[in-house]
Amino acid sequence: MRKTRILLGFMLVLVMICNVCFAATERLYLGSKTPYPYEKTEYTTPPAGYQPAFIYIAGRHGSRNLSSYKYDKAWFDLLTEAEKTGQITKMGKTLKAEVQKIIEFEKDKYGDLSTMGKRELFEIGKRSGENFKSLYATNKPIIADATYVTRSQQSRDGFLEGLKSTGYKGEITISFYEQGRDPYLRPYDIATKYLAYESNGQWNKDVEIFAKNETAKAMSERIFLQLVSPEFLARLDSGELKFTDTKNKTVIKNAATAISALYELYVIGPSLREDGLKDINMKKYFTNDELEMFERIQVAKEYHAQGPGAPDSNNISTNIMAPLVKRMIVEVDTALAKKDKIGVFSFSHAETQIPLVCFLEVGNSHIQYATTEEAVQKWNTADFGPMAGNVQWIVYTAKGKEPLVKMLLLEKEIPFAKALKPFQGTYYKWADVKAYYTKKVENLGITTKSSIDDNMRSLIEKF
Ligand SMILES: O=P(O)(O)O[C@H]1[C@H](OP(=O)(O)O)[C@@H](OP(=O)(O)O)[C@H](O)[C@@H](O)[C@H]1OP(=O)(O)O
Repeated sequence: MRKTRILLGFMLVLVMICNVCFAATERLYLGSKTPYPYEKTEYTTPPAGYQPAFIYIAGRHGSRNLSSYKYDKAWFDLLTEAEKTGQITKMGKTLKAEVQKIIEFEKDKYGDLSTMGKRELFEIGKRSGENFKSLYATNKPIIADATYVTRSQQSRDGFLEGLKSTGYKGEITISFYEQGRDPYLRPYDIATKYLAYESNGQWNKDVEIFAKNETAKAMSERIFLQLVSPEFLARLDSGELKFTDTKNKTVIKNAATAISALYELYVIGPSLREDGLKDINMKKYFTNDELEMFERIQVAKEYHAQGPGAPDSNNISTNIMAPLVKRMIVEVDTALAKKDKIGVFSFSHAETQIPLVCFLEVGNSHIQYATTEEAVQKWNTADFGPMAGNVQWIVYTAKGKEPLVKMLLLEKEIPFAKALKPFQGTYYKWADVKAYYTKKVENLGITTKSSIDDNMRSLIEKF
């Protein structure tokens, strides 16, 4: 009897440990809304005699609130209509109350950093200060900029607060680019050919077909019929009903778009778990297979619109990063020559971070796949452009020797493009890195001597 009790006790402890482990590594299928997945990492030692001399960080803003009154509005209007006509279920009423709570919480917060997002950026700045102490101890000047969108400026400022908390006292030049005049951090607002591709490219039809696969359709209806009656579903699918955002753009027009919008309300939840909404979790409306499917539908759009896209897309989504990469090259070269500043830190959006990672050929980010189905199996926005995602170039110098550079993705050391051979470990000759990416940008007509106005004009006329 005693032996049985000990065995049962041991098995209970084992189950509890497994649950904790599973919970810690449970996949949440959050795609581009994945909160910053920082994992502590040990950096390799630079070659003898080398010290950090300059840092360029290009990053996305931190975890945020819903970007606008869009998905919550559409679902609240849908459930209000269903309730009015007696076509809402008990679970639909639960969801309606949850959506109402989200709307009340999000008032005046749409688009801004969440508490988690502010913490993410503060910690990235603090770790930069701690990891490169000898560089920041020089207290030489730095530049920090952002886009015209508040969350990117909030991220810039959070990063700087974290850096200053480690003792950095140098001169900081803060700025942001005006809307429509930002070829570096928001080239996708300016690039004419890209804008046409993004709105009307063939990929839109490919993704729509992918999103309407039989499995996704069945999943959408299963989830939807938890919340409203079959009569309501029939009304929606007949085209009688449409639910829009505040700009009257249709958000929900059938079961598939309804569940994609519900997925968007699910994925923003983890970014808000340090705010008042932590008790709302839309995961209960989905199975894991369904979450994986709707993550893949979101990733399919991002793969084509921000990532490498199809082989016949001619890299139109990532080529628009040429002006930013040109700026990165020029800023490093200038800092090496003038020794006038030790850092440039730029904060923007997923639409910048993802194509930048692809343009730099980080890992397999730039690989193009023949079909959308294959792409979403092998490429995921969460790997390259989570909330607060960042690419860092750390430049090292040594007396009488040529400068070296290493690259970090999400603060982890990663190789440069496969065509480049390292000098040692993850350290590359700056001359090799500069030559490789200069060739890429100049082949696109963006010379390292071009000005920001030249780049604006190039994006309008050629990209
Ligand atoms: O579908 P939402 O509103 O979330 O899309 C956002 C973009 O978020 P993302 O889908 O890229 O995660 C947002 O990018 P972010 O990096 O700033 O979060 C973008 O700025 C915002 O305009 C929305 O993009 P949309 O294409 O205009 O819907």
